[in-house]
Amino acid sequence: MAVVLGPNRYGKAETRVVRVTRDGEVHRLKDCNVSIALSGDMEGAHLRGDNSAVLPTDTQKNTVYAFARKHGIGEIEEFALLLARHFVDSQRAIRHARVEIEEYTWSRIPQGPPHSFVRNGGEVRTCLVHHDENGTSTVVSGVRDLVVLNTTGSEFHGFARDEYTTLAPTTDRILATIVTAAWRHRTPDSPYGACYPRARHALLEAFAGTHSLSLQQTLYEMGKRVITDCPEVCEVRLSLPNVHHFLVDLTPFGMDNDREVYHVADRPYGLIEGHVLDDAAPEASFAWS
Ligand SMILES: O=c1[nH]c(=O)c2[nH]c(=O)[nH]c2[nH]1
Repeated sequence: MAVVLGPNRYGKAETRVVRVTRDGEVHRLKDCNVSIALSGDMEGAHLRGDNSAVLPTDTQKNTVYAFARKHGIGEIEEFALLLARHFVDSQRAIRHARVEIEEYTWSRIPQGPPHSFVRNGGEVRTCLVHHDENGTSTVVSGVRDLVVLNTTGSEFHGFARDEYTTLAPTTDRILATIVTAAWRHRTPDSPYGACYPRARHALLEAFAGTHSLSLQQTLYEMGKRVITDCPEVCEVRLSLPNVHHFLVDLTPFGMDNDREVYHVADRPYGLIEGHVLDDAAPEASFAWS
């Protein structure tokens, strides 16, 4: 029996790149997940440990960021073609490039400033009802997986420091979160159908309209807006992951990066949680349990 190397490929999977284009006050956003797989003359690498034909996956990731900066990201098909052609044309050993891109599409938050976005699709409406033998019902409604982002209007500085603090203060960062919100109705005869879009709108409007000094401050404003706009609601609980967007250092490639190309980290993330309530709200009893 002879053992031979069969089909193989390698590459950087799931490079999350966010490209912001700033036209004055009006910002545009492209949010992509790019997976690259290259194949070609890779026998040396597999059979002898000879890496001379192996363009590192790290380089592939850098190329995604550098091309995003240099060319922008138009249609994802065009960006994928640009990358695929680049690898095949520039590396003699690469015979075939497979570039897969998922685009997460965003819409502007209605009536929000031109730097506030809500991600399309995916959000889930939720509810939780308790009813006991005494005839008491409590209803909690909510939403989860509501993804929102501000390309500016967010700062974070003046925070406590100790010997382990390395975070740089910022006066202009991307603020992105995946909203999980639940709101408790005062009575079980709430206008649930009308309340949901009103509460959702209140969350979005407060997120977009708050010049944020922290996600904690934004959380409070979001909860407060739901209570103010929905009189049938007496308490809101929010769980907001801080989806960190880090500026990519493009100086090794001779490029600046003035808040244009970001790496999106999925973990670890800050998790900001809090309750906002009408101080005259009826006792919650087991509503949330
Ligand atoms: O809005 C924020 N709140 C924090 O508590 C925090 N902590 C951190 O590292 N970044 C941020 N951002």
